[in-house]
Amino acid sequence: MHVTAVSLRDVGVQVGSAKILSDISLDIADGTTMAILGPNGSGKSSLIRAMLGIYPHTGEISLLGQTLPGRGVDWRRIGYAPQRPTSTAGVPATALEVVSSGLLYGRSFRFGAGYRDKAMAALEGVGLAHRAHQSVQTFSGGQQQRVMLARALVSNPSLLFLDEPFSGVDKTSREMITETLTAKHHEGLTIVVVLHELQNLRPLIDHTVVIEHGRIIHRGDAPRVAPGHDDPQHDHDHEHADEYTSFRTPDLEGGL
Ligand SMILES: Nc1ncnc2c1ncn2[C@@H]1O[C@H](COP(=O)(O)OP(=O)(O)OP(=O)(O)O)[C@@H](O)[C@H]1O
Repeated sequence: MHVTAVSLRDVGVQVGSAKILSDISLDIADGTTMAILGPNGSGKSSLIRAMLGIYPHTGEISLLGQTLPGRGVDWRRIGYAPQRPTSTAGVPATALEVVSSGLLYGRSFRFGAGYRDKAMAALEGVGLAHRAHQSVQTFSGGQQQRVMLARALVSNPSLLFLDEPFSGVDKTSREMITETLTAKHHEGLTIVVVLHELQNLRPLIDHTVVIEHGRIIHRGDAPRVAPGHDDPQHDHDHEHADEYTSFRTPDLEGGL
């Protein structure tokens, strides 16, 4: 059965006097991967956050057939790894504790049966089971991103939101993240991912939207990448301040 995992109709988000998203309508079919692209500050993270119901919005948002806000959404079926997980470096928690926290939901602070095995399996999936009992404060940026991906996947969700999963991530972690997402994609996971370059995820991407000034300016299939950026030897390990300079709207020519 063809199901729409995410549906937005005429969505707008205003924070204070700032209109940060306008007229957003899109559908994401179950089991597909959608990439959200756009220049720095265009509204990519805001769009993900709006889809998660973090901002009050106008228009209609539904996740897995349930309208937001509402009690109907089963948040255990939805995973989210936010941008720049290195902020977790200040949290004195082990990788196992961080990943286990992905099994807490609602107002309950109780772990269900088998939580430890689930968290270990999620860490195994990103190649970090051997560091389960170490503090995430000692992890590299890429390893922290992998921990946050494991946290997002630990409840075995059917819908996953990722915000810049390759930002500041080393080659080994990039490959591990790609491998994990590829396996999950083949298992039927719906993925919504903010990217500034398609990078390793290009083969998984079914659809793209490009955001500028809080609006969708292009939509279509995976666009061409910038010259050289599809070379496997290309170093994508940009510093955050510079990484968006590689995104240019002309990269999208011909592909959308
Ligand atoms: N809570 C907020 N209050 C006011 N303005 C906000 C808020 N959140 C986002 N914005 C503004 O909305 C715009 C879009 O921000 P957003 O973080 O979504 O962009 P982005 O495309 O994800 O950027 P980046 O690529 O730098 O992560 C920016 O101008 C930002 O300053």
